[in-house]
Amino acid sequence: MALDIKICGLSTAETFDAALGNGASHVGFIFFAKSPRNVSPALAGQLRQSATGRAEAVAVTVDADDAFLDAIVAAVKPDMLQLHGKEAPERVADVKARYGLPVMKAFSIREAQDFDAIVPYGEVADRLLFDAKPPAGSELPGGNGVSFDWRLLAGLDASVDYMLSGGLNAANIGDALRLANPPGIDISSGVESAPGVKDAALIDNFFRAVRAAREDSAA
Ligand SMILES: O=C(O)c1ccccc1N[C@@H]1O[C@H](COP(=O)(O)O)[C@@H](O)[C@H]1O
Repeated sequence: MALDIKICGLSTAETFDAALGNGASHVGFIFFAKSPRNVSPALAGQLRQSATGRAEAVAVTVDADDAFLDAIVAAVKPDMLQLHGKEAPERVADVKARYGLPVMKAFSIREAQDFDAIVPYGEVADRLLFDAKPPAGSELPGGNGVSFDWRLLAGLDASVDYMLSGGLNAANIGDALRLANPPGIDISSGVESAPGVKDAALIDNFFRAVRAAREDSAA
């Protein structure tokens, strides 16, 4: 089975190239002022050019209004919007209609009941993203480097198209793939040397770990 791999929170040409060179299927930009990964639409628009035809450029926003989304879409021309806030199903539908772009809706997971929240999004979101609940006091809804119990994903209907995120890194991705067998994975802080500082060597290392895990499971 193909595995989509999204490297999120990119902000430099070197690490963007590392993600593309390793075969990332998705590259993500964060548009959230409180994040150490926050980028301007102009910078993301420049960086994303080298992704054209190679990877999907994803714009990550948190309860953004239309004016901000208009600016992002105009400058970045993303292939997908990731809504990582408390956007209601109606808002997801409005965003899809306004931009004609696929939307990936994020959900915070700690226990099995948290998956109940996805039901009203079944008709509107193109893809779902499962992240851990932020730790107490965090100002970030994502990018916290925290995992949830991946075994919870085993109870999910196999038709649900999603990406697994939250606290993934080179050391734990083998377990995550074995336990959840997700169609896609999404990593941010696990390939950083400091908050918001992506590291090309850590990106290489992560892809090596993914390849090794997949070779092991195919053997
Ligand atoms: O990364 C951020 O700073 C961020 C800010 C606001 C919303 C989402 C954000 N990141 C998303 O968080 C997950 C995974 O993060 P991590 O690997 O645990 O650090 C991923 O979906 C990012 O898109």
